[in-house]
Order: sequence, then C-alpha cells, then structure tokens
Amino acid sequence: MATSPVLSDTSDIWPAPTAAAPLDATVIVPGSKSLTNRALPLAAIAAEPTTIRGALRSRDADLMIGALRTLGTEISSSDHGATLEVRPGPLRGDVSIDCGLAGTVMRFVPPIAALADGPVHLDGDPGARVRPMGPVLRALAALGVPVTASGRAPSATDSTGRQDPDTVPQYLPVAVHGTGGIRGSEIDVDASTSSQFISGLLLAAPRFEAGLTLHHVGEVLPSQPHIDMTIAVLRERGVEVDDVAPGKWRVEPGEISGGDVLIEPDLSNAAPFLGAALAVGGSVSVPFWPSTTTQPGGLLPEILTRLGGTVELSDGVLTVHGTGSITPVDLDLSAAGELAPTVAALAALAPGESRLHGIAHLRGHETDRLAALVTEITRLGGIAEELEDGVWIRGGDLHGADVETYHDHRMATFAAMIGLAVPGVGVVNVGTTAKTLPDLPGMWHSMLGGGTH
Ligand SMILES: O=C(O)C1=C[C@@H](OP(=O)(O)O)[C@@H](O)[C@H](O)C1
Ligand SMILES: C=C(OP(=O)(O)O)C(=O)O
Repeated sequence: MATSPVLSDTSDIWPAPTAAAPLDATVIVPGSKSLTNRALPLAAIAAEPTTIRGALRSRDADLMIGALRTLGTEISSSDHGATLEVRPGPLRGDVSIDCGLAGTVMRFVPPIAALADGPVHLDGDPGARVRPMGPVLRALAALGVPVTASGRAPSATDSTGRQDPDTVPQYLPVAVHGTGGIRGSEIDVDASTSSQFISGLLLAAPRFEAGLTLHHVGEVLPSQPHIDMTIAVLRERGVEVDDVAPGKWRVEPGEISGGDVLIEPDLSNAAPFLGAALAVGGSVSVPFWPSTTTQPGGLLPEILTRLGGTVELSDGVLTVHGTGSITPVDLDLSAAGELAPTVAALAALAPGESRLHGIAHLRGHETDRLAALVTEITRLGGIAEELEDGVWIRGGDLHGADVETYHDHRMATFAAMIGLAVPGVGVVNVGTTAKTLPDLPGMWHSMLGGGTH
C-alpha cells in the first residue's frame, strides 16, 4: 500500500553528539526483542509457568506483556523488569489489544488470539495501520477463524464453512473471532513481505488440535534467521518441528513446557554501537555475546569486517576496532534486514558506492525504510537511490541536518551514527528508540565518555 510516511514532531530534536576522539567503550546491551517477544507468547500458551530472565523491557516488550495480560495471562516482574514470571490462563475474548508499532505483536498475537473464546480486537499506531497483515490473517481464516475489519461481525462462509479470503482485511484494525480452539491443517502463506507471518503461525501451532503444516508460496523469503529462531525456541520448549524441506514446516500438536528461559542480549541493538567504532575509529566491546545464536546480529562480525573493521570474540566479549575509514560494500541483507539502517549509515560515511539489496520487504517495516534512507541520506548531502530490492548509496562528504526518523527506532540510530562523524546532525524524536532500547541517548553519551554503560 503506497502511503505517505507518518512524520514526527519536528520541534523535538536531539543534537547527536560528535566523537571528539576514537572510542574506547564497553556497552552492555539489553535483552533481545525477538527472543523476549517469542518467549512471552509461548509461555502464555504453555502447560506450566515460565520464568524469563534477561528480558528486554522496552515499548515492544511491554506491548506484548500488555496483550497477553489482556488475553488472560498472569505476568509479574522483578529485577527491574528483567525477570518475568508468566502463568498461563484460559485465553479470553471480548477484549482489545494495542499493538503499537510492534511487528512481533501485530503478527504473533493474532494466532494466539484465535485460540480465545470470543472476538479479539487489534489496532496500533498510525504507522501500524499500513504494515502488511494480510497473509497471517488469511491463514487464520483458512484455519476456520474469521477475521473482520474491527466493528464488523463475521459473515459469509463458503461450502467448507471457511471465510471467503477476499473478505479478509489486509491491515489493522481487525477483529479475530476465535471460538476457543483451532483444528489445524495444511495452509499456504506468502511470507515474502515479512517472515513474521510464518513465525506467528508456528508459535501458536502446537496448540492447534492437529498441529500445522505450513508452506511458503512467495518468491523470496526474508529473515531466515528469525524463522530459525522460532523453530529453535519451539524445540527448546519441547515442541516437535520438522523444517527439513525448504519453505515448508510441520509443527506437531503437543504441550509447550515452561521452566527457565534466558534471553540473549539484542545483537541488532548492539549494531549501532559496534558500528560506531568504524564510524570514528577506536574500539567498542559488547559482553555476553552468544557463542552461537539465531539472531541476525550473529552476522555482524562478517558484515563489520567487510566494512573495514577488525572483529574479535574473546571470552564472550565481542570487540570491534575501526580506523575511522570505512570500506564501501555490496551486501545481500535479506537474512538480516533489521541491520540495514546501521549498515546504510556506515555506507553513507564511506567514500564510494555501496549497494544493499535483498531487502524489498523493508518497505513494510516501521516506515518504508528504503524511501526513508534515500530521503535522509540525500538531506545529509550524500547521494542515494532506491533499487527494486534495496538502496544504492554514494557516501562520504556529508553535512549536518535535522534527520526525520518516521517513528522508526532504527532510523534514529542511523542518524545518531552519522552524527558521531558529522557535526550538526539533529535526531528528530529520538524517543522513538524506546521501541526496543529504554535509554539510547544515555547509552550513546556513555559510549562517548568511555567506560561501561
Ligand atoms: O521475527 C522477528 O522477531 C523479526 C523478524 C524480522 O521481520 P521481517 O521478516 O518482517 O523483516 C525483523 O526485521 C524484525 O525486526 C523482527
Ligand atoms: C522491523 C523491525 O521491527 P518489527 O518487530 O516491528 O517488525 C525492527 O526492529 O527493525
């Protein structure tokens, strides 16, 4: 859906600090959004209580907690919010859920809500109302759970009792009309615009009476690591998942176990800090780096090396060294679209041409990120063009400007990174970073002051 971007209040500008010297910092990064927002819904439909440690507490995580509480899950927190005790309860309908701008809430909660007895209304920020939802909603309708535009009652069904797919809404706000259970079956889903459609359905599938067989039918499938993450967390909770055939998954019905879950640090949120070492030189370290991970940030050592950094992992601490000189890149980021704004900031600072591709689906992120990157790089004095599936950037020679962030946390960190090397960069609505990081400005200043935040 081509729409105008949702703009911010331009009177709210954070002057991005410029680095006066090479960096020498250690940054402790809060828990992973993607792992926290998978652990929570799985715990809500588990057979027993779960304790989640190291959880992220940010807007997206709090929206997930709010959604699950509304559906009847008891969630208490301690340790400044980082430890969550989740007690599953019967899923109740006749409720309304705020998804904010969180893709994980918009796409993971409807399949859980479909297990409730009664309609669940879902809506979100203005920017959420243009993010693609059709594939996951059509899948629910095909599974026998009608989905309507909010405020409408379910109507015509076909001879099999299923809703006509053409009547299923494509965007929020919607109502999911569960009747207390799903039989489950075999369905096709086009996940070319977001892997989250697959993840959301797989997460709820152990609770479908017959489980679920899912085929991806689109031409491209972005964010494979996030699908692998979904399979990994399901298996960790005792669910049987078959992912042997590419683009096809089978989840067996069964109980989801509870117990203890430890969340890894958010490696995508580590990216702007690690990238800062390349932007201005020096070193940045992130402790508690997992030795193996399904997070797309696991690709950062390779990506930052391609961009001219030196990366070492020692005793669980990842350190990136930079010289302040960045190498332009040609990168397929289809597996790690989340990292694209960080890589684009470095490409905009690199003298020469870079091409980031495999990321057409970024048009459906918090904002149309391809358009946003081109507009903001141009505003900063660089040259950028939108490609069919990415962006082309000729970097170097930027000047200061107030950067619009379109309610997109990663556009805000993109601007902050440029500001490290280019004086006079203002970040409009830096508060939008609270989507996944509670205190980006504090962490950023602390990185520049050296030491540990
Ligand atoms: O499953 C997840 O936790 C995510 C999947 C990806 O979505 P897309 O496949 O829509 O890019 C990623 O960009 C998003 O930030 C988080
Ligand atoms: C695309 C992102 O988020 P969401 O989970 O809202 O899709 C992101 O964090 O880069």
